[in-house]
Amino acid sequence: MSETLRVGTRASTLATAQSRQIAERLEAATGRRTELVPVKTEGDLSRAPLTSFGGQGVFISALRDALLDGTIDIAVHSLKDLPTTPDPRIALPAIPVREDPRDVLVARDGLTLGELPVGAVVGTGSPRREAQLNALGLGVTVTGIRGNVDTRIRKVRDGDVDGVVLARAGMIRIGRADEATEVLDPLQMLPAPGQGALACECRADDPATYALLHEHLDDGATRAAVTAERSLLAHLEAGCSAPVGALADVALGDDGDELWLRAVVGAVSGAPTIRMSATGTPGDAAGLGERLAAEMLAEGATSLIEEVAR
Ligand SMILES: NCc1[nH]cc(CCC(=O)O)c1CC(=O)O
Repeated sequence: MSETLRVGTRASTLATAQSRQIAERLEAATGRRTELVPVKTEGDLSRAPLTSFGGQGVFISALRDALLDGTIDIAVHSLKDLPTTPDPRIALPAIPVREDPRDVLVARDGLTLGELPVGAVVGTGSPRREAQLNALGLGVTVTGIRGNVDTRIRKVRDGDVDGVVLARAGMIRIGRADEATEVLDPLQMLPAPGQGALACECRADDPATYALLHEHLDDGATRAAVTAERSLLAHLEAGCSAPVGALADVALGDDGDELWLRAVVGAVSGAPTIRMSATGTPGDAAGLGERLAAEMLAEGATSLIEEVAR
């Protein structure tokens, strides 16, 4: 661990904003100096649909390489972009308190989903969002778009599409949350597993940085919730571009803390979606995700996931 903590970040507005927020919290909590180090990733350089090139992990590997070659000490990722298979050389010491996990609609003229006319065009590159939008039966047409948050909002302002669906957390982090025209209820639109949470990584052989991040930034309830969501995703054998939504919450039950996990496996073909939930305990978050995945597989989730598999 060097004197100044070097925090690696992707170059986008959102990635820079969330890495800066982590760096500031670390400085405030530890008195250590931090420095932001921008790292280019394949996902930033290509404009092709994410699903066309490896999808999972394209935003992650460049930052991990920078960790491993010693260019940076800490990597900050959006947790929902993190592959569910761990890399043994990389540790995950902190999952900080989660931001709002819900998706939002940004539409022209202040419209909500229900107010969009039949035939309205909604832009998203996410099979999860596409499947859930179709399942609502509103008669809107989904068109594939990608690009960073700013680019996608601009497509609404330019009139290219009537609306886009985005993560609320991203909009909050870049200071644009008030541009959402509707916050989507998880009953209509379950977020991606891990959405709204950040992952702070360090090298597995750097115990000093591990201890610092874990002590000052890790949040147990957030870690339990996203562990259940990601365990479900892993046991469905689905990647981050699969039509899978999941959201877990820790709540106080009669016998202490309970973990409640809701999930959806959608279909881009128009086949019915599978929506289920289960409860467990924060201490067995991974087991809860595994159990719910098994129930969804028994209901036929595999064929829906394979629709969009590459
Ligand atoms: N897929 C890209 C991505 N990764 C994380 C976020 C938003 C922030 C978050 O979920 O933590 C976004 C943008 C979006 O989906 O709107």
